[in-house]
Amino acid sequence: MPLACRDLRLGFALKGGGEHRLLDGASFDLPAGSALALTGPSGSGKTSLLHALAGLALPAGGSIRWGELNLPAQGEAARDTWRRGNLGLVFQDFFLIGGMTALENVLLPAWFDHARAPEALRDRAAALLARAGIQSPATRIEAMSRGERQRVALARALLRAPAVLIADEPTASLDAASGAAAAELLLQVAQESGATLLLATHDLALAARLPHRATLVEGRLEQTQ
Ligand SMILES: Nc1ncnc2c1ncn2[C@@H]1O[C@H](COP(=O)(O)OP(=O)(O)OP(=O)(O)O)[C@@H](O)[C@H]1O
Repeated sequence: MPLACRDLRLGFALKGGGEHRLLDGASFDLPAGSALALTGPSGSGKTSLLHALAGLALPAGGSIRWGELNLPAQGEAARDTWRRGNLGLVFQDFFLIGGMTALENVLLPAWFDHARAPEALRDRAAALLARAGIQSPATRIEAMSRGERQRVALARALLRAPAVLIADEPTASLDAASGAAAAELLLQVAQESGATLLLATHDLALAARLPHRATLVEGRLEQTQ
């Protein structure tokens, strides 16, 4: 799905009055099926921008068009529906559910729509976990390492082959080998399914692997490629 942002502004009202401006009018496009790495110093607003692109937060101004839909112009329910139908999200905190197995966590999004996940989705969940190197899908989440949990979270985001993938520092707080495995899975599956991928990262080697790159710096989004 193609992305077109026009004059996008992001900011927060400060308690004492005034505004903390993170993005002061950025316009950029990403063709369907392409991938953009977002870099920038800590606190520059990468997470805030990804939240706006996911429809989880509203920008201070400007438009975010996913295909025909201008996401910020939609009400909360419409944004939720769009997200459920089109988006896979991977956060730094994995938001996995304790007490459930790896497989159950991957199938969780499907349970919003089906009382019992269809067989095809169960097969895809198992295949994604195997591909992610998770040998025992029946293991409970709390018995898994951070690297394993991140790969479970990735498998969950990829379950329904979403048209859009948004990942916020998917390799942060993982060791080099786990980070590389998680990144590999994400990039491969995004490419196979033709998903449009936006990824925020401090890892410049990972950013360099994506065809498009942009940096958030002092309220500007500088597209470097
Ligand atoms: N709801 C909010 N209200 C006020 N300020 C906020 C809010 N959310 C984020 N901020 C501030 O906006 C700035 C940008 O935060 P954000 O998490 O988007 O940056 P980031 O580039 O993703 O940082 P990091 O690389 O450390 O994850 C920070 O200074 C943060 O404190």
